[in-house]
Amino acid sequence: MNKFESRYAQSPKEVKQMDTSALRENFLIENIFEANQVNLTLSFFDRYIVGGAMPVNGKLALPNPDDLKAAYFLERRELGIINVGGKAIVTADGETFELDFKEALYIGKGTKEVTFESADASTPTKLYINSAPAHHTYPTKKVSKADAEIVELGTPETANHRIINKLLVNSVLPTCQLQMGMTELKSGSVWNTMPAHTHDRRMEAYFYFEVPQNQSVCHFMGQPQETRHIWMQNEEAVISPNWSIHSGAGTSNYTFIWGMAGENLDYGDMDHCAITDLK
Ligand SMILES: O=C[C@H](O)[C@@H](O)CC(=O)C(=O)O
Ligand SMILES: [Zn+2]
Repeated sequence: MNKFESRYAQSPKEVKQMDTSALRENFLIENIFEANQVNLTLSFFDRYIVGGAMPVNGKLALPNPDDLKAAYFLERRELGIINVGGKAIVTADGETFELDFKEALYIGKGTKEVTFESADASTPTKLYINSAPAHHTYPTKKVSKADAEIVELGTPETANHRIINKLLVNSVLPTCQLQMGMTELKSGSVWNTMPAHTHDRRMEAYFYFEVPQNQSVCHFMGQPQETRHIWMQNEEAVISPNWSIHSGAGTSNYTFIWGMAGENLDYGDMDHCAITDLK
């Protein structure tokens, strides 16, 4: 049974009043991957969709949730996928793409039928999915690390040494508003997105994976002078409002996927927060 959940957008004023469970109910997305299901969460921040498909036995189809009130899922949307499990076979209107671990696929608006399948049921795929509204059709395209724009940031001394793989971004392929990439922390580094930033013109979602067993990531959100934290387990996602920082510190290194949408495609359009100004 596929799952679909719709969530309202929240203001800084109401988030300031939230306790732990309210923060988690509104922003944390658990249970992304369940065997033979497509689980999706629609955020009213930029109508962004976050979810996962985990086909084990046989094929799964990208559903058309009633809430979209669309003839089919991608009628007015674009889709990004990053494989965080075993090898996958994804079809888009009959065209077949094989996705290995950490490979990405962009699927353009107007694609009527999308299916997901594991190449080998004993090592099932886990396909992390993001989607944003779209008003133009750009070509469906597979993107692997070799095609990515790669940036190295941070240092071991500040425990934020990491590689940013910009996968589905406009320097690599055209998209309407979706941007996705994957950041890998080096061994010994635990901080992502520190110094932290906000970008008023784009919301963002973070999905943490490769978090070792018995380790966790503490995710930070909120306005820079009013931060909150959410403890996150492996393979969970979190919604970041456009007014919020989004940063994390793990009890080990880990990898995460960021995805965003909004008014522009300018990755560098960030307001940075001085570390010493955070509250
Ligand atoms: O707006 C950009 C996103 O927050 C991420 O790409 C940041 C990130 O991966 C990092 O600094 O580790
Ligand atoms: Zn960001």
